[in-house]
Amino acid sequence: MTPTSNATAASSTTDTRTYDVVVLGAGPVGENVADRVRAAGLSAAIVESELVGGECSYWACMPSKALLRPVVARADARRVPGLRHLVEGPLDAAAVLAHRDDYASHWKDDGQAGWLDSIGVDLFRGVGRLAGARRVTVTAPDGTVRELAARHAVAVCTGSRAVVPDLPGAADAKPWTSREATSADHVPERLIVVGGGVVGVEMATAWQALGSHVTLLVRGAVLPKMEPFAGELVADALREAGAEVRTDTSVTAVHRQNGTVTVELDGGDRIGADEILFATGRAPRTDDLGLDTVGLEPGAWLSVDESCRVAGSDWLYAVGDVNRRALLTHQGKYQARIAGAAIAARAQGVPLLESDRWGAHSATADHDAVPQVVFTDPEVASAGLTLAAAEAAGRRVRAVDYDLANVAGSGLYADGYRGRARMVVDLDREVVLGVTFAGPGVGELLHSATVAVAGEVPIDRLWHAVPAYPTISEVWLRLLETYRG
Ligand SMILES: Cc1cc2nc3c(=O)[nH]c(=O)nc-3n(C[C@H](O)[C@H](O)[C@H](O)COP(=O)(O)OP(=O)(O)OC[C@H]3O[C@@H](n4cnc5c(N)ncnc54)[C@H](O)[C@@H]3O)c2cc1C
Ligand SMILES: NC(=O)c1ccc[n+]([C@@H]2O[C@H](COP(=O)([O-])OP(=O)(O)OC[C@H]3O[C@@H](n4cnc5c(N)ncnc54)[C@H](O)[C@@H]3O)[C@@H](O)[C@H]2O)c1
Repeated sequence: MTPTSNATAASSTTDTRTYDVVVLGAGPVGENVADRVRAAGLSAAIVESELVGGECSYWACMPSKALLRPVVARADARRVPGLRHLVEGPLDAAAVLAHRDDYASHWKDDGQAGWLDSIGVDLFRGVGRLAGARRVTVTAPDGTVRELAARHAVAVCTGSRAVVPDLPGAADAKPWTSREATSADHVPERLIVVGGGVVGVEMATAWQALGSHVTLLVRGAVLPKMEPFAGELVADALREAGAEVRTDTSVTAVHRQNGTVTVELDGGDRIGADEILFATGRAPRTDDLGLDTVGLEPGAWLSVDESCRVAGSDWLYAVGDVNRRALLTHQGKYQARIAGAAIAARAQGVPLLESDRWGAHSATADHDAVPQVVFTDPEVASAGLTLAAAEAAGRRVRAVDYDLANVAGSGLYADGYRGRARMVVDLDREVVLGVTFAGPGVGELLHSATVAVAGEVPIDRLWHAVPAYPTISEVWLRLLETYRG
């Protein structure tokens, strides 16, 4: 795109280099903010303290899905007549780990750094910190410090890190977090996983299939933010795969001695293992970011408006995990597209932003239409609100459930198919507020639900969206028939 009159090349005055936009953190979200503002003709610098590509590329989405894909493919093959006998043996763990290493680019970022270069974004390696309004310092690995200035915006895209709970002995037990769980080079004989959120169930699924004996310890229910049947189906499948799943169980202490880690549970039991993974949530990477220099609290999540601009500021944006709106790569990249457009519009002096619901400068989907796939066996795929979330928001709703085993396409997909679907309908507007599918192969079905929810497609019109026979997506017809009675 041709640079606009606002576009200014980086100036190399004394020590400070000035750009239109400075981005802190080159994870998937920072990369996309930089891409969007460059495409709008603004100059951009990006600061990265570890690897360009962020958590997602090296210790989260990519390596975890590379570990899980063979697990799910084997499970699917085992449910198909004529094929089952060919996949009865164990997974080749070494081959799966090698495949994972390829997908994590062997923890090297040349490819992604090259891409930044190709779109004209200057990369500064080092720790970025705010140093007052529109100013950033970068401390390079060799200790040298340089200053960057931003004419229009600084976007904080520094992401999140795993939290290890403050339990007696936990820190000294050398626990795994999501980083080790996605990058380990060996299969522990016994693995304890603490936490029944998405990281907990995905990593329990992967390591159990790779040969560990997994014990999953969950203080409440499995996948508590999703429809209850999703966690029940995933927990049942983990148990069938040989894992031990204990719900309503809390860890009270952890010890490591002679290579064995032991947890004490609230009921008095003790369990031993070779490794322990804490999959117990995330904290924002804002503790050492100079937030105090701009009147914000170090270590806090950054609250933003619908354009991802930090409350009370006209130049500071926080995009992706760090604003806590939806800790998902695709949602952070969506925010980056919205924030990038808003930064560019404001830089160009556009008098009025499209900040209405679903407007070009409003990340509305963060509230109403977030899609997520949990890549377990069975998969869980959800978009929009659960029944509980819709009721908590005061909506007048009806949940419609359907047994996925009764859909012709499901039976063809897998012998003995087990799964369930729920559609949450807004009774006042007759639109779909949320959909959850749990079952083999449902991940690729999800975008149909996302389109229905984000598009607020009336139920009467969905009736005319005919699903192909015989696919699993015929569940849409069954849900609509059940709703209409
Ligand atoms: C195990 C696991 C699996 C996941 N799987 C999925 C999935 O399948 N699908 C999905 O959508 N989401 C998934 N997620 C969530 C996803 O990883 C995050 O939502 C996503 O990485 C957030 O992107 P981000 O750019 O905001 O932050 P990050 O990816 O964390 O990137 C932030 C970057 O900022 C850098 N940085 C931090 N502080 C500074 C500083 N002071 N100066 C310079 N640089 C700094 C970091 O080094 C990092 O590179 C998963 C998460 C985990 C833990
Ligand atoms: N496929 C995907 O989309 C995918 C995969 C992995 C992670 N993610 C995202 O990454 C983020 C982080 O995932 P996560 O699973 O770490 O966090 P989470 O918040 O989803 O789950 C953490 C779980 O740990 C529990 N917990 C917290 N403290 C505990 C303690 N002391 N003892 C026992 N349990 C405790 C919580 O109750 C919660 O259920 C999530 O927002 C998730 O959406 C997405």
